[in-house]
Amino acid sequence: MDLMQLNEPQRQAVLHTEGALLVLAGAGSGKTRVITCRIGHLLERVPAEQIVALTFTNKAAREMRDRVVEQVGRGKAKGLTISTFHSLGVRILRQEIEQLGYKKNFSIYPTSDQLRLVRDMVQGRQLPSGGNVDPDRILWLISAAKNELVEANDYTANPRDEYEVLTAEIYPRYQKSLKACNAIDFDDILLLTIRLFERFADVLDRYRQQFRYIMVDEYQDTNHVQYHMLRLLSSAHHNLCVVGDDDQSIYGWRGAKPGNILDFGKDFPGARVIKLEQNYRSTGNILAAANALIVHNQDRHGKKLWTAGDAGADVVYRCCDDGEDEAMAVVEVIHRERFRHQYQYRDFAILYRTNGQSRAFEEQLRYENIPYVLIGGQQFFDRKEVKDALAYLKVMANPLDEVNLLRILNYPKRGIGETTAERLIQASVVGECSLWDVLHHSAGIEGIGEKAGEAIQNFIALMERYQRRYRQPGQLVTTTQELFRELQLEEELYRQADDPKKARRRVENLHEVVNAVSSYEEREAIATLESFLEKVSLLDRDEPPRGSKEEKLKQDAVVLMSLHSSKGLEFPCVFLVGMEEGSLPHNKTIEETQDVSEERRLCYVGITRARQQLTLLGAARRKKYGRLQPREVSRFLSEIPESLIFHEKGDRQAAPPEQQEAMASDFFSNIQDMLK
Ligand SMILES: Nc1ncnc2c1ncn2[C@@H]1O[C@H](COP(=O)(O)OP(=O)(O)OP(=O)(O)O)[C@@H](O)[C@H]1O
Ligand SMILES: [Mg+2]
Repeated sequence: MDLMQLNEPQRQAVLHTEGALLVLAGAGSGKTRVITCRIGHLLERVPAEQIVALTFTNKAAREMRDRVVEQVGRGKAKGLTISTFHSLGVRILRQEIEQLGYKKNFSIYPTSDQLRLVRDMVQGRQLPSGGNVDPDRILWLISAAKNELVEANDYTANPRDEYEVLTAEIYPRYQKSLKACNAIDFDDILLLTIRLFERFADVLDRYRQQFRYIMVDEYQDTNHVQYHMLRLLSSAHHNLCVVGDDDQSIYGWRGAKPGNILDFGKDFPGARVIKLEQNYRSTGNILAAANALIVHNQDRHGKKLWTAGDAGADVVYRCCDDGEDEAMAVVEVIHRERFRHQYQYRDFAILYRTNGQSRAFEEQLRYENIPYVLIGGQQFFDRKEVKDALAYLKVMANPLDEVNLLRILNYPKRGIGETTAERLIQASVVGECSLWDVLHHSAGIEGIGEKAGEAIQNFIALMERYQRRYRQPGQLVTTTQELFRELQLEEELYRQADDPKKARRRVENLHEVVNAVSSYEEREAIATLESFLEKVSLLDRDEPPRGSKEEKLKQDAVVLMSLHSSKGLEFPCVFLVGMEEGSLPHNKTIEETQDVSEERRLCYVGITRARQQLTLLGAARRKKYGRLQPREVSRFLSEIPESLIFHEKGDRQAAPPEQQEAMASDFFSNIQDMLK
C-alpha cells in the first residue's frame, strides 16, 4: 500500500484501524480516498472477508471497488464487501430470513407493487372528512414508521390525523399481505436485518465476528435505521470508521440530519476525530465560492478548505432570457470548451434541483447531436412493458408473489378474464392458501368454465416448464428469449400500441430486458434467476440497466442529473442551472419551512463537484403553464462575493472560424455514429 499518495491527516486516518474513527471534512478533501486506501492497508493485515465498506449508491460502491482493485489487484480484492446498506441487508436476509418466517426466495417489492397492495385495501374507501384515500400517503407514513423502527403492531396514530388513523389500520394488513406473498418492501430490508440481530444473538454474533472492520462513506446521510445497524454490527469490536461532511447533508427529508455526524463522538466515546482541510479537487476560485456560500449556514461544524492549486478560471454567472436560452447557452459553452481545452463530452455535467428541469437541455443537446446521458427520469424498470416481462421472471422465482402473478395471469390475453380471476382470489381467501395453489386445483372451483379451466392448466404447464429450465445452469438468456418468444410478447406490444413508433420503442425496451439478463449472465460466475432479480430490485433509483444502450452511451456523453444524484462525484466542467428563487432554493422549502439551509447545502454540493470550471446559470423569465413569468436571481448567488464571479453576457457571439469548422466536423461524425 502506497501511503505516499496521502497527506499527513489522511495517513493517520488510514493507519488508525482499531477503534472508532470519524473523518470530518469538506468536499473534495479526499475522504473517499481515505476509505479506499484504508481498505488497501487493511488487506495487508487481515483477510478480505473481515472488511466491509458501505456507501449509499451502487454506483459509488462500484467506483470504490474499482479504485481498490486498481491499488491491490483483482485477486486480493476478492472477498471484500463493498456495497450499499441495502445490498448487505439482503445478503444477510438471504441466509437468515427463515428464522423470521419468510422463505429464502423472497421477493423485494418495488413501489408500484407496494402501491397495488395498499390500493386494493383502500379501494372505495372515503376519508372521514370526505374525499378519496390517497394510497401513496399511507405508504409514505408506513415507510416513515419503518425508518424509525416502528413495526405494524407498535404503530400509534395521532387520533386527530385521519391518515395516521387509517395507517394504523392498514399497516398490519399490508404487512400480512406482504408475508403471504413471501415478499418484503425496500424499508423491510434494513428493518428485518435489525430485528434478526436483536432477536437472535447467535446471528448477530456471527456477523460481528465476520465483519471486523467497517467503513462508511457519506456518513452525514445515514438515517436512524442505518445508524442502528452500524451500532449493532460494530458493538463488539468498535472498529467503525465513518467519513462525511455535515455541510453535505442533503437527505433531511429521509431522516438524516446534519447533527447526526456531529453526535458520533457521543455515540462512540473515545472515538478519534480527524479533520482534512486540503482540497484536491477544485480550483481556488471554485473553492472560494463554495466556502463563501456555506458560511451563511448556522450550526455548522465550521471548517475551512484550502487548495495548493491555482485560482483557475473565474466562476461564471450567466443570466439568460428564458429556459430555452439557458439551454442554448449551456450547449454553446460545451462546444467552445471542448474545442479550447480538448475536453470530452463526459467531462461536462449539467446539474439541476429537480428532474423536471432536464427537458430543455435534452432537447437542445439532441438538436445539436451531442451525446448525453440522463440520470434519473422515468426509470427503465418502471415502464409497463418491462414490468410485464419481468413479472414472468419474478413468478418463476417466487410463485407466491401474488401481485406479479395477477399481472401475468391474463397477459398476453389467454382467456382468464376478470371474473375468473376474482373467483380464484376468492377461493384463495376462503381456503387460506396461495393463489398459485388455487390455480393447481382450479377444476373444482365453482363458476370457472371449461375454457377458462383449460387456459389455467396451460398457463401452469408453461410456467412449470420454464421454472425447470431456469434451474438448469448457464441457460438464463436463452431461456428468457424462448419464454418471451413463446409468449409472443413482441407481437402483443405491436397489437396494443396505437402508433408503430410507440410499439417499436416498447419492443426495444423488451430487448433491453434480454440484454440486461445477458450482460448479467456474462458477468457473474454463478448466474441465477433469483440473484438477477435481486440485482434489479436493488438498482439505484437512477441507474440504467447494465449492458443497455443508455449505459453504453455513458462512455462519452454529457451527464445530466439532479444535485442529489451528484453527491460524491466530480467533473472538470459543471453547469449549475436554474439559479433562481423558487428553483434553488426550491419553492416548497421556502413555503414550508423558510429554513433554506438544506437547499444551501445542495447548492454547495453542486459547486464542489467542479474541478476546473463552474458556470452558474439562471433565467430572467420562465414558462409556467405555458406563460412566461419573471424570475428572481437566487439568494445564493448574492452570497458569493462579486469579486469571484464573472458575469457573462447573454448575447451569444459567433464562434471563430476554426472552431466552427471543428464543430461542423463533430456534427458530421456524430451523425455517422448515429447511422451505424
Ligand atoms: N492526498 C491526495 N493527493 C492528491 N490527490 C488527492 C489526494 N486526496 C484526494 N485526492 C483527489 O482529490 C479528489 C477528491 O477526493 P475524494 O473524492 O476522495 O474527496 P471526498 O472528500 O470524498 O469528496 P466528496 O465530499 O465530494 O465526497 C479526487 O480526485 C482524489 O483522487
Ligand atoms: Mg467522497
